Amino acid sequence: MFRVVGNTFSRAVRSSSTAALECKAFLLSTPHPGVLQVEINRPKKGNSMNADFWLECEQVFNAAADDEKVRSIVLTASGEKFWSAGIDLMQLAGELGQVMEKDDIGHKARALRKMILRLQRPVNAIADCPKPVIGAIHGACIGGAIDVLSACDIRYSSSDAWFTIKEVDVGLAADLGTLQRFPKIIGNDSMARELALTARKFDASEAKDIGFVSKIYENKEETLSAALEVAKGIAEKSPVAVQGTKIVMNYARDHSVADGLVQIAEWNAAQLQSEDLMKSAQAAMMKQPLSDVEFEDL
Ligand SMILES: CC/C=C\C=C\CC(=O)SCCNC(=O)CCNC(=O)[C@H](O)C(C)(C)COP(=O)(O)OP(=O)(O)OC[C@H]1O[C@@H](n2cnc3c(N)ncnc32)[C@H](O)[C@@H]1OP(=O)(O)O
Repeated sequence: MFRVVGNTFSRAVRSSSTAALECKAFLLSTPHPGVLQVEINRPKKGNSMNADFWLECEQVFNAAADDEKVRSIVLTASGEKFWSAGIDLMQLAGELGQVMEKDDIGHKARALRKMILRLQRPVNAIADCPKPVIGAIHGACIGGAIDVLSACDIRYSSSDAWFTIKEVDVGLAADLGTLQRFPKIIGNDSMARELALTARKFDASEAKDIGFVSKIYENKEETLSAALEVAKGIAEKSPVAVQGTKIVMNYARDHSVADGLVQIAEWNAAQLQSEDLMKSAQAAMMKQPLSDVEFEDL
């Protein structure tokens, strides 16, 4: 299903069901009904992000968006040492080398622009997926890992995790979302600039202090287990309410309060007509857990 053309980060094809996906860079599983576990699976290469990673990441999250059986997602990584060491530097060098072989500067610039926008798409697919994505973090999170984690809705971390916005050290300004999303997540411009301009390492405890992660657990296993438990709880709630909440919060982040209030009024003018509202309200009145309520897939 996935075809890498040459050694380049090639174009993704859209799929509508996660069950049909066969990945090289990820392991996919369903640990609880409605919960999709997506595990980055290149531990021998530091879970670095190669062509398969980018291609399949976009496909997996687009498929999850369309797959009505998926209600929440946990993004984790194989091995103990790395969550991800960022972009695969060998593959990046190969692709940049191909671009630089072009004679004309205008053509080089257009090819680079195309490549950057293509690599942004998988990260945007995580942020734009209406199903909530929980990053379960351990070990090293370098460069592209921060781009990807900044696109998640919730981040939980193991105490051994460490982070670096590494791009300035490899000679570039980060271009896959960190500089746009990370400052908004932590809400501290001075700290965001310090971390991006110096590439200094920060640990799990500092990541929690600045608000990049919301909880710290003792080890990888406990972090994943907590992330899966939260994902399970979310999967038991009304998909209309959950997905609407993510869509509305994404919109609010990018617009004024006034615009956001208009958008939620328009959104809920339609969505409040869902039978999910009556079912959820009735369960609350009857003191029934939402796990006992059957909501239509979305
Ligand atoms: C258009 C978009 C352009 C760019 C976007 C960039 C975003 C970024 O991600 S910038 C950051 C890139 N990443 C790095 O700079 C990290 C590079 N890696 C390291 O510095 C080290 O590996 C380490 C993370 C400090 C860990 O060192 P150590 O514990 O000694 O392990 P290693 O033996 O070095 O690594 C194990 C294994 O993984 C391979 N590997 C690690 N990182 C990468 C990588 N980024 N790309 C490709 N391969 C990587 C490493 O080569 C080892 O493989 P072997 O086969 O065993 O040699």
